[in-house]
Amino acid sequence: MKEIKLWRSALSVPAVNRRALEKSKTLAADAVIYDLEDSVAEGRKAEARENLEQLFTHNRPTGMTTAIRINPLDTEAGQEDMKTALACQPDAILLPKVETLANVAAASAMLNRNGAPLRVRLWVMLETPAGIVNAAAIAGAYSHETAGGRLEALIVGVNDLRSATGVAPASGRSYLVPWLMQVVLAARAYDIAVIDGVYNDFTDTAGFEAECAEARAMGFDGKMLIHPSQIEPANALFSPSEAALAEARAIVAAFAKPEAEGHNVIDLDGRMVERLHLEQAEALIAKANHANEER
Ligand SMILES: CC(C)(COP(=O)(O)OP(=O)(O)OC[C@H]1O[C@@H](n2cnc3c(N)ncnc32)[C@H](O)[C@@H]1OP(=O)(O)O)[C@@H](O)C(=O)NCCC(=O)NCCSC(=O)C[C@H](O)C(=O)O
Ligand SMILES: [Mg+2]
Repeated sequence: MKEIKLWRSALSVPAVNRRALEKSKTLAADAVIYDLEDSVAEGRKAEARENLEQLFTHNRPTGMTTAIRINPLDTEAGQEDMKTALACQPDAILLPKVETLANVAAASAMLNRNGAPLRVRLWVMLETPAGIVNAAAIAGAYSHETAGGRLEALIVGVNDLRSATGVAPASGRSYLVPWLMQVVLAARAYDIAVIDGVYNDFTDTAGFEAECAEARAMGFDGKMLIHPSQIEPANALFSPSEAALAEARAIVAAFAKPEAEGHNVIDLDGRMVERLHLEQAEALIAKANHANEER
């Protein structure tokens, strides 16, 4: 059976900010992404790498999934970051601005060449027009062990995507939705996780919650976050709701009745319910149980 993993909240922490690094270990995010890329100024990359090596060597975060976002591997900074990531051995390495299969191949080859245990996964950020166009090819090529893949999650980079395409923030997300859905579809086609991009205004709780609800309805597993205050609402909004759980339990109970035996389709209070709904209901209940165990 596939391991159940929670992806509701993935907090980005600038690796240059020591106070935030310390704080990150105490937070209830499902995942923490230690960032060496855009949140770290050019002149402070070495300091940020050193901070991460100290953190992972002496005070390794536990109880959450850890990832390190490196700079693009075709830059000197990216090459140096990869050495740091290999030394730290997080659960995953996050590749920014992935556009082609070759971008992922380069990282995958470095992991193998450096003898890192296969447990180090790759996550990729899709945040350029080419990255979105190639989402399915990238997910298909690298998601399965048989394809030499360790790709575990896709994350959308909405800020870069807006910048590269000219879609203005004032238009909300309506023009982005077709591209976001392409990423969701690619992830679902190859059974990997998919995380929505950041919400920049971390003081606007209502706006953040609305975007989480929208992302969840679109099929995302969770959201990339920038501030600790976004963790609790993200965890709540990407967890199964009480109403959804009640519905799931009703479906399981209905199929457990003797009269449902041998039937793929039943009538539940005037609605058709199929066995695929039973599978969905069981998965939802398992996810909710897992989230409760993690508390
Ligand atoms: C956005 C911030 C710069 C705001 O910082 P600040 O004004 O210091 O926040 P607060 O004073 O409200 O902080 C309160 C305490 O919380 C800690 N804190 C703040 N942010 C984080 C964090 N991300 N992780 C851990 N801890 C955090 C502060 O240290 C305070 O602690 P204490 O004093 O002990 O109480 C800041 O939040 C920030 O830097 N956020 C992350 C920025 C980031 O990572 N950016 C890169 C990711 S965005 C991205 O990837 C976009 C994507 O690529 C795309 O294209 O879309
Ligand atoms: Mg970006």
